[in-house]
Amino acid sequence: MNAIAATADDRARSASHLPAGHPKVLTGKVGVLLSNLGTPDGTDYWSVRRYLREFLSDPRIIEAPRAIWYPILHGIVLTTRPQKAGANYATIWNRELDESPLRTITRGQAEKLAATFASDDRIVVEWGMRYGTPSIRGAVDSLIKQGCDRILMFPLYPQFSATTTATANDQLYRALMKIRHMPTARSVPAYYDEPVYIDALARSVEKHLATLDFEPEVILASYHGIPKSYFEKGDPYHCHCLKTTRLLRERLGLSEKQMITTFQSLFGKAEWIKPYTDKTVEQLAADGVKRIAIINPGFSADCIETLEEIDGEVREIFMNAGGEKFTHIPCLNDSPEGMEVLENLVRRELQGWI
Ligand SMILES: C=CC1=C(C)c2cc3[nH]c(cc4nc(cc5[nH]c(cc1n2)c(C)c5CCC(=O)O)C(CCC(=O)O)=C4C)c(C)c3C=C
Ligand SMILES: [Fe+2]
Ligand SMILES: [Fe+2]
Repeated sequence: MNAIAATADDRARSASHLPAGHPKVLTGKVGVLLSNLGTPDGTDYWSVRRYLREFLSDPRIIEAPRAIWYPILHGIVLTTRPQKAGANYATIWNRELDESPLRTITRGQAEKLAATFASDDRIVVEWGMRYGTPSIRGAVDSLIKQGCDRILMFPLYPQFSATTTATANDQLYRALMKIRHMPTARSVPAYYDEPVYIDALARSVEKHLATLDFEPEVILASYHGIPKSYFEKGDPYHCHCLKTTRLLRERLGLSEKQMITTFQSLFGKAEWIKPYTDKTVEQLAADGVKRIAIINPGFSADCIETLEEIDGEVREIFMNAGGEKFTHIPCLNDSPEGMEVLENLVRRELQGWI
């Protein structure tokens, strides 16, 4: 082979001792793909609209028949919501990197996980969002280009829901549908009751409470809601959330009154799983509770729903209703506790491959 004229493909073939003319083969690496929900590229109308359009067109998110939903989505939701949501995103935007916190934190998680596995050149870590950019498809393409013939998909949702975990896995397989030499895929299961996760949450609560000049009377474990009809049709999310709270409460030695489960981030007019976080904090204040803390165990990264909705809107509701002290406990993010959870689950799921 003429070394000067050698192409990248030639080099890949010769590296794996393949004869000339043989197509390039994958080189036996394993890809780990961290995936979260996704977020707009900017706070302007068109960036938010593009993101919401992709998100709210997913039938895993809105199950209503398309003939009914699309006129509402295009006629009402996408003409009004982007302005309001964009203004909310602007209050939490990472101005240094000009991106939303969810993207900054997910990148941080991927970089720290890659650093953990840096000494093993068989493992490649990528990250991709279910909606918007960087995409799952882009991450899959990159893993394949780097020689991965196995992919471990990690949907970053502790509690399973068809609206999050399942659609992330759908998107992985959609990306793989186009690949002739399709890598083998595995997916990290929901980890709502894993001791490493419960312990990380508990330590994050203890660490945060130690920084305060008050002791909360009640800690709310507030999870993103889902429509009640999805729960009734068999989505296990509600049960997973209740179990996470129970295990966390037991680990912290709290009573059922001291730690309660609530659901936030309602969308649309249908009934969602209850109790609602905003109504609960209002009621707590009306009942004379003065000091509360909120933790969001269902979010692996802080985002608009935790930073703007909980630490902004819900805080205001509680204080306006007579509350005196409010604190939001940060998500595990890329903290040492959070990374311990991700590393532990990835190592377990890589067994047999590495
Ligand atoms: C029917 C609508 C929605 C369902 C069902 C839903 C489920 C769901 N979502 C998360 C996690 C996140 N959601 C986020 C934002 C967000 N969620 C919805 C709607 C539904 N979510 C909307 C319209 C939005 C966008 C913001 C807004 O317009 O209000 C995010 C944050 C993204 C960010 O950019 O920061 C996360 C994370 C879970 C876990 C879940 C069900 C279990
Ligand atoms: Fe959501
Ligand atoms: Fe349940």
